[in-house]
Amino acid sequence: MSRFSIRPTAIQGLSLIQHHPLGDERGYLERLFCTQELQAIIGQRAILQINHTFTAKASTLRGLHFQHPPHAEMKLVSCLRGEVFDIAVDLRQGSPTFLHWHAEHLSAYNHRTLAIPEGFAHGFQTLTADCELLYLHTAAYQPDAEDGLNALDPTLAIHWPLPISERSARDQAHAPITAAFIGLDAGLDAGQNP
Ligand SMILES: Cc1cn([C@H]2C[C@H](O)[C@@H](COP(=O)(O)OP(=O)(O)O[C@H]3O[C@@H](C)C(=O)[C@@H](O)[C@H]3O)O2)c(=O)[nH]c1=O
Repeated sequence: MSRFSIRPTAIQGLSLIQHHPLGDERGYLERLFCTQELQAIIGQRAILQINHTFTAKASTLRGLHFQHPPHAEMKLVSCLRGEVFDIAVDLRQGSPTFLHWHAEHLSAYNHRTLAIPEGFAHGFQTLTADCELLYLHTAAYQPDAEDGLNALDPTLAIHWPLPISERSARDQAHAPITAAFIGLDAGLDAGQNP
């Protein structure tokens, strides 16, 4: 039996993974990642880093973050505790959905993972207190390649579900997108690490 269903979104290359935990009277076992069963999404990429974040307060916003090529990465984002409004913004040069965004509710109960390919920015707002996110990354963290968009940028016009409480100084400092921004040369077919 497949432990996953893969659901495409309206943005090409951006997918939602629905996990199918195996439950019994004790609780459940959930496969969080599987190279073989997620082949259609992962391709030849490898998971190179795993991060875990804890966010204490509801309404906190983190993002929107990405790494510039050649350090662009796929991120698989899951929520293991609490609930978040999770969002990916298409920054791929030449994409028909350039600067479009897609959001999903990820929670400890809905067993979903947003699979965000190279060339997207990612962020989230916590909808509950005490949220824990798990990130699988296909590239290592490269502080020099790291960048961000302002989550309140009027060009993106993201409908954040709650008034924003906490946000890092770095996230607040990102300048709005200008007409000069043509996007990231991350490849519409997604770069795949060997
Ligand atoms: C992402 C990252 C950060 N750090 C450091 C930098 C900093 O000192 C501290 C906290 O980093 P940040 O403030 O960037 O944490 P945060 O705002 O939670 O960053 C995260 O935001 C979400 C939206 C994402 O998509 C993630 O990939 C990541 O960028 O951790 C690492 O050492 N390794 C890493 O992989």
